[in-house]
Amino acid sequence: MTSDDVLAEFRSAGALLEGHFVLSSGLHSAVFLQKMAIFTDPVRTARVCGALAERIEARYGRVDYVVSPAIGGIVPGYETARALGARAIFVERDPGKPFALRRGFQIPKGARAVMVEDIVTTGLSSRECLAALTEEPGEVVGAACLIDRSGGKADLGMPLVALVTLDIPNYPADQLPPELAAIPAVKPGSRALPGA
Ligand SMILES: O=P(O)(O)OC[C@H]1O[C@H](OP(=O)(O)OP(=O)(O)O)[C@H](O)[C@@H]1O
Ligand SMILES: O=C(O)c1cc(=O)[nH]c(=O)[nH]1
Ligand SMILES: [Mg+2]
Repeated sequence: MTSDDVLAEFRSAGALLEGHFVLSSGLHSAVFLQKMAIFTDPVRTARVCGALAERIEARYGRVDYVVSPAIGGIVPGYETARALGARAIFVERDPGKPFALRRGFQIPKGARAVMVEDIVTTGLSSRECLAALTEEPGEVVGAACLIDRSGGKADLGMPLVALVTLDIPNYPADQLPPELAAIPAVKPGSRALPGA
């Protein structure tokens, strides 16, 4: 699957949104990839995650566990794990910590794990996910995502395999271009806004 094929999936699913969005990082953008428009279609999800699994296998070799950050990462993590023949677990928000493994999830000794994100913008959520895994007995060998919208600039502190790399502008709240400032902002994701 080429980048154009993957973007065609996002377009035909209605997952490429234009407007004024507040992202997980608090940055603002005129573009939002509403991945849930993909993930509500299991056949489409299997296509894109199957393509991601091929890239993961080519780069990291054997994978026993896929670990994803909730909520957006759960469905693609599960579907990518299916294509890899791996287990799927996830980290989720936990009082006092950005993310934690709960529900008895663990990466056992000797297991090779890959972190699978849906979208990478600043890499903050991915880094928080990886930070929650440092005490696990098994090894996190790399990271992967469907779309890296940082243009390859996000630094996760480990290799990142992206099915598509885009460079989409983001703006701090006090540096909005006038056309963006003119539109009311919406915040689609699950991370709480500061002070909320
Ligand atoms: O690289 P970053 O700057 O962290 O941005 C990307 C993150 O933002 C979204 O999650 P969000 O926190 O909005 O919640 P969701 O997973 O529930 O969609 C997305 O699923 C990534 O996890
Ligand atoms: O940075 C984000 O929060 C983000 C961007 C995007 O395009 N899609 C998404 O689900 N989250
Ligand atoms: Mg997320």
